[in-house]
Amino acid sequence: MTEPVIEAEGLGIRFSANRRRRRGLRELLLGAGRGPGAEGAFWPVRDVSFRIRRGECVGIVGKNGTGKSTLLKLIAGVLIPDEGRVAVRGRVAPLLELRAGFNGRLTGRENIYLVGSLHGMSRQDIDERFDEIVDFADLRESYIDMPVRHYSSGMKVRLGFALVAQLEHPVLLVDEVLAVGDQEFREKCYGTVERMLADGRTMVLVSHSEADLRRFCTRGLYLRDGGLALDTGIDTALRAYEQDRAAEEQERGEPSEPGGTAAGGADRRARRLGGPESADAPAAERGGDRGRREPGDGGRAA
Ligand SMILES: Nc1ncnc2c1ncn2[C@@H]1O[C@H](COP(=O)(O)OP(=O)(O)OP(=O)(O)O)[C@@H](O)[C@H]1O
Repeated sequence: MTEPVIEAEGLGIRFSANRRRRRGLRELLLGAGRGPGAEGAFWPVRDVSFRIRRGECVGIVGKNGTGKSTLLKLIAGVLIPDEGRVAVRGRVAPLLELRAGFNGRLTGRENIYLVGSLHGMSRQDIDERFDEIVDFADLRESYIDMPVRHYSSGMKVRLGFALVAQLEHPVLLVDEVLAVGDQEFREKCYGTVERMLADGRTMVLVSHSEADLRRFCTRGLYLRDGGLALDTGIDTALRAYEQDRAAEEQERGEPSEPGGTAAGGADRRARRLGGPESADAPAAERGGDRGRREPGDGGRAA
């Protein structure tokens, strides 16, 4: 068996719910309030283990606030785990917060060179791809030498995506960015992701769009209450999530919204899930036309 490209073992991170609370001198000197449970500490992700092989596309599913983005940031190395470990073999192209890397005082052109070099592109690489980046981002020529602070948020996201689309990194971490822009731009993004997957790259996708998850992923990690409830085919993961959501709504006496949510999107209300521990469908279920890849550890009830 080939070595996994991404491997997480007992992964966990602890956040403080009251991170803005200022501690008094006595607390600081005595260290009071530190340690587990201090200042409302909680574990959005804990004891999560999985392996992802080259060429797999894995979706992370779960209601709002279950740690999907946190898990992606742990894989990206943006967050450091408090427990366990995560290893990624190969360079990572993070499509997390596409606007975040830009400096508002620099022009679009300067930002392309700055952010491109931060992603490891050489000046020559960027020179060669500059026009393609600007074309992809659909930026009018007059804007490219204007400070990015004058760009709309859509323009910044388009420029961010256009830049990342040029990276040849083998691992893609995608958080919601496929939902940006108008229909035409989204189609370009889909085309780019499909091309990257066809190249044999590995992708982990967090999305509130069930359609996007089904379109790209063969495998789903279902996060529930900060832990990995299921590691299975994407359809089974989505169905398990849906069942839990429906069971919870029934418990609360609310009408169920069939197909209304995907991965937490329409689930903004903080609700406690209480559903089956495993899905009823075949473990390594494949979705319709997505016959490209085999789920890695597909079917394992975590
Ligand atoms: N830096 C932070 N410090 C403290 N708490 C945080 C931090 N980042 C996220 N959280 C909290 O951790 C939990 C998990 O957040 P995360 O963004 O990973 O969830 P999510 O599943 O991606 O949610 P959504 O579907 O709404 O995007 C949430 O309760 C969130 O409020």
